[in-house]
Amino acid sequence: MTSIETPRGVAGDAVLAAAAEALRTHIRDIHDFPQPGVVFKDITPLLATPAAFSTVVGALSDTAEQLGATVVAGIEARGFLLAAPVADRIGAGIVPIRKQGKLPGRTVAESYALEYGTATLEIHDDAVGPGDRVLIVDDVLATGGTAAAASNLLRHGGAEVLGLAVLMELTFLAGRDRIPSLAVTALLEI
Ligand SMILES: O=P(O)(O)OC[C@H]1O[C@H](OP(=O)(O)OP(=O)(O)O)[C@H](O)[C@@H]1O
Ligand SMILES: Nc1ncnc2[nH]cnc12
Repeated sequence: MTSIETPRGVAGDAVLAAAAEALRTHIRDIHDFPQPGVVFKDITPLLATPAAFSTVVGALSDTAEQLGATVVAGIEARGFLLAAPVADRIGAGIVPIRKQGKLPGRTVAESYALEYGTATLEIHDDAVGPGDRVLIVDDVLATGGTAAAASNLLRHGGAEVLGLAVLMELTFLAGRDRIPSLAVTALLEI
């Protein structure tokens, strides 16, 4: 399998530059959270700043629109905050990919490891189907475990997974290597 190289994403250069600047200014580092040695990238200042949030949602939406997404999949919890406004802007549906035990209907599940632990994601077994063109949206790409599990769940349902769009990619964790079949758009590489 070959890696798909889309390091700067598919939105326009000016939009991407503005989004990267908004992220540099409004993401803060919290050291040793949730465990010693982890530098946690906290997006709450971005969420609390309307112009900056609008800029990054615009960049993600341009990416989703240019890829022709009909569905935006958001990963609990922080991915929900981004997937919903993106889907609304481009007129797409939203599919929530949730942590274990939260969805009420019949689900398909996949467990995975992340930078600071393990988790299980679930999707309703009828959430997507053939003909759905899905962009996965999240805040951070770290080890890639979350994105790999999400794309496996969506593909299991028969959807076409167009790629992953994130605010930040922690490049030192080499998450892209874990998801070679996914085109990745990262608004900021750290
Ligand atoms: O690339 P990975 O190593 O898999 O890590 C990335 C994931 O980790 C964080 O979620 P977390 O599970 O902490 O959940 P939260 O959004 O509920 O805080 C982040 O929002 C991504 O979903
Ligand atoms: N360092 C980090 N900061 C925020 N979210 C993350 N998810 C995985 N690693 C993370």
